Amino acid sequence: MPYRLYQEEKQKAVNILNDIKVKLYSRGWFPATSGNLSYKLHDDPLYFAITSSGKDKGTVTHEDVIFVDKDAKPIEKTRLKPSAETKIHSQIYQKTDAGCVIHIHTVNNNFVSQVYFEDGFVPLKNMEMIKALDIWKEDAFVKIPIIENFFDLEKLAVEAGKAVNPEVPGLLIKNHGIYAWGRNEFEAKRHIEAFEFMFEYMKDMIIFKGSKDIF
Ligand SMILES: CSC[C@@H](O)[C@@H](O)C(=O)COP(=O)(O)O
Ligand SMILES: [Zn+2]
Repeated sequence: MPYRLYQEEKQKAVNILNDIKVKLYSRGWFPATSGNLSYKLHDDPLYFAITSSGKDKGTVTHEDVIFVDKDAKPIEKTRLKPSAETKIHSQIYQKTDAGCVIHIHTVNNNFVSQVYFEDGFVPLKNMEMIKALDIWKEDAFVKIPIIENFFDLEKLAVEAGKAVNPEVPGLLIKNHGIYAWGRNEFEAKRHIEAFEFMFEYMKDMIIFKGSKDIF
């Protein structure tokens, strides 16, 4: 029997997504309608709220959020389209304990995804900010996987699902952007802010030293 979404929980998800969207837009993290974000409502079967496709993330309207199932199908009648990358969100929910997923395109995440693509991951070490990823280990060494940016979004979602590491709350797509997640909206926002801080620092140091081998 299909799970029924109550108006109250739907509104909560809409409020959460709009709140993060506006905060991150003000940092310049959703340029030119890029990026998308989602919030999980139910696990089995999987239902989540996700931003609709192609919308300006700097404005809040009643058309911003759609409710979908694990196959990216809207679970209610709507003339709107869910994000073109909805299946990537679905893969992340299925492979991790994520409750909220955020995807952004920035110059910094594009830069590191290109510079480290051949290595297959961006190496994070010797940075205090790693603790903001909930990784509290002496000499922590975190590898954020990087995948190719396949034009075919079905393939991109499958490859994203294969590359996701439940121990590391982020996945980079080369010359495209990052997906970051957390068990709730607070964690997801903290994780993406931590990644972007470290990417900016790494980019500046790589340019300053003229080599990526400093990390
Ligand atoms: C406008 S460029 C970005 C898109 O191609 C895509 O990568 C993206 O992040 C937004 O897609 P959307 O379908 O609006 O969720
Ligand atoms: Zn994107």
